Amino acid sequence: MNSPSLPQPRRFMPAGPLRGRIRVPGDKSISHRAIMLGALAVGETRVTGLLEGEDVMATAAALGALGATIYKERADDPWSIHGVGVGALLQPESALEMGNSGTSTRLLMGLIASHAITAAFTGDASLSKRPMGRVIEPLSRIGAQFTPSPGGTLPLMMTGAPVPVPIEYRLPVPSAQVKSAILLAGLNTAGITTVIEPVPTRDHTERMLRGFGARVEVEESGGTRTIRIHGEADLRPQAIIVPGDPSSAAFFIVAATLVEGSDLVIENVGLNPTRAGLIEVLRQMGADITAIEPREVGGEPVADLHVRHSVLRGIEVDPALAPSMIDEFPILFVAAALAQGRTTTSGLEELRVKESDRLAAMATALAAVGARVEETADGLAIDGSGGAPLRGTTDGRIETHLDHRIAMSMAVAGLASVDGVEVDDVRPIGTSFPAFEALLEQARA
Ligand SMILES: O=C(O)C1=C[C@@H](OP(=O)(O)O)[C@@H](O)[C@H](O)C1
Ligand SMILES: C=C(OP(=O)(O)O)C(=O)O
Repeated sequence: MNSPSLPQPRRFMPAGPLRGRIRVPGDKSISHRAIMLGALAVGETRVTGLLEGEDVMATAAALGALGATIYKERADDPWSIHGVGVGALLQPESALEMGNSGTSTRLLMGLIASHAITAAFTGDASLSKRPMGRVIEPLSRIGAQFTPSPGGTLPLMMTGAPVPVPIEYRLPVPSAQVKSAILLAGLNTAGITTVIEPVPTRDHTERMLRGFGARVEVEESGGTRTIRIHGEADLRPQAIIVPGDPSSAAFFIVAATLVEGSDLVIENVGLNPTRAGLIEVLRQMGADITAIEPREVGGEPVADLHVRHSVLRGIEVDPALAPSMIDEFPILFVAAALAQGRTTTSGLEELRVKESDRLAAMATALAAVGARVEETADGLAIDGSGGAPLRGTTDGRIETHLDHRIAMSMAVAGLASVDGVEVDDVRPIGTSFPAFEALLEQARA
């Protein structure tokens, strides 16, 4: 999080139903990738609907420092990216400041791993605690060299391999960031780089690499995906349209489900199956969500979502769905706190290494507003209120730990509370969803 100001506490009060039509900003994962691939394609890539959140702007600034030209003339224009070509990234003159963004850091480490340049990465207090060993390990096999801080964290220095070696790597954790880092390193590596994914994760990198003209083959067998990229690719500049971010839409889907009388349409939401797990889980719980006019935008499935208030039932969430909703668990926990009966989740160890430990942060936050929560090693079990509003915060504030998704989830909890919920800092929301509060006002008007 880059904002230099002091923490900005905010109380989110219960109010009327969410109604009308809203549009959430562009997908964060796709926006990062559009800038990165645009920066490697010679010529002009134009990106419409790019998310202008701090995380994506950190990626843009870094690629500017690595030689690409990234700008837009007027507020409503698409972004223009003039790329340098695969293999032609320049040595940056100063440290690459990654702010709060794990995706920027890990994917850029992949890009730099196969360029013979040296770069330093720094991040905020949250990012500086997150594990980088998971990318350092495979990228070292390619030939890159790393000097991380103790524990394998930021700040770190790295030097890319002058002659990168193609590897075959089986992912030890289901992580689209690790997969993408290796595939991006493979772009400038002679031969075929292979990633084996025992558990499928979001596939935006594969889709977009193909869109830019790289040769990428994907084989599926018994749930395992093998992805091969042919190196020393020549990328062709593209016109990209970024669909709305399902991870941002999630807060409004749950808010409209929880607040009585709500009837909301969220337009243009990305529904890539590797991202759509929350909608499936909410439907299993009894939510009323209809996809209208399913279509394809920029090589990704998209629809408008019509969401009406409904009473939810607790369920046991299938851990196999976790990768397809990995960022949506904080808001699912809020939904579970208002459902009838018990919701259990498991297999969520990865939530402990996001912007915060999201299991611990949400267990503490929900308990503070009167929900009944048990924390286990790999999930939460929540006994819902059956629709009765949560108490809210009566003294003290919810600690958000520099985590935008904790802040937005607890803001939604405030809408479904008696006294409102006060969060300690709304600044981190700017990393992924700067318009969140304005859209909430719009939907409640
Ligand atoms: O590749 C991506 O764009 C992302 C992958 C996920 O992280 P992991 O790969 O660490 O699971 C997700 O949590 C993050 O918000 C974005
Ligand atoms: C985990 C997230 O992002 P990142 O890893 O890019 O910081 C997120 O947006 O929830």
